[in-house]
Amino acid sequence: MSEPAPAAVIAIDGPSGSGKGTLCQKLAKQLAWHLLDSGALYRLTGLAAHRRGIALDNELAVAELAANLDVRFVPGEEGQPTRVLLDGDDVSAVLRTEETGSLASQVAVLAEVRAALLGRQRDFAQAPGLVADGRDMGTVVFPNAPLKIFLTASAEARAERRFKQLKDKGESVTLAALLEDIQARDKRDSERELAPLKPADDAIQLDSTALGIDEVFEQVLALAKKRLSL
Ligand SMILES: Nc1ncnc2c1ncn2[C@@H]1O[C@H](COP(=O)(O)OP(=O)(O)OP(=O)(O)O)[C@@H](O)[C@H]1O
Ligand SMILES: Nc1ccn([C@H]2C[C@H](O)[C@@H](COP(=O)(O)O)O2)c(=O)n1
Repeated sequence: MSEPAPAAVIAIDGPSGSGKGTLCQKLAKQLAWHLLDSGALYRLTGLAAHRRGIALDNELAVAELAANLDVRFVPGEEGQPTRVLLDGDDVSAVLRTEETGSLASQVAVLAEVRAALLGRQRDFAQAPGLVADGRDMGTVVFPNAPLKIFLTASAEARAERRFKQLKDKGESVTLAALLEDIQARDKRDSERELAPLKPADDAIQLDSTALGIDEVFEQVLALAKKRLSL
């Protein structure tokens, strides 16, 4: 019997706040494809290590955690987002904080952790297709993806987006602190030795600084239709 054709993958990479998550959700919904939020796996790993008091540079212990994460994604009630349970605890809100993003970015430098999460990410590539959101989707996890987008925006625009997002949630934050966090995370993510944040050679780069969410979505959807003959 012949092997089933591999599922098509649209790989979307870029720095924090560039709009990857928003774009990927819209694309996956529009195409009725699967969605991989790879950052959530790194966030869960960082959070699990922090909660268990495991040092973030204890590579073997953190990798062991990553390989055995007890995670459940529970579909939300009508109109509500999916809930994420870690060791049975609802971590949906804490998972999205800047603090957890920073924990994720610290464990993401560890080779054994990246190796532990690789297969889990690739398993998401199922028919009819996958929209994959991350930092190394096009370079490492899905190097054969037929469409790769590297989405960027200036650090200032990304900090302002995050500021608005957190203010809307009632969190007290300052724009200056967010800009500092974003710049620190950009530096760690792009300067690390393994799977650094960088565009794949065959990625299309899209700067969303002056584009609205809908404009970004329409441009990428048009590229997907053309490139994947959808
Ligand atoms: N083009 C855009 N114009 C204005 N706001 C945007 C745009 N794209 C995304 N946003 C808003 O910016 C915020 C961050 O977007 P999003 O979470 O999609 O970024 P991200 O790249 O996935 O970040 P992270 O990697 O940290 O998860 C959200 O509030 C989103 O609504
Ligand atoms: N493919 C990925 C996805 C995420 N990371 C790391 C680096 C990020 O700073 C952190 C959180 O990601 P986010 O949820 O903000 O997209 O996780 C990575 O190294 N590789």
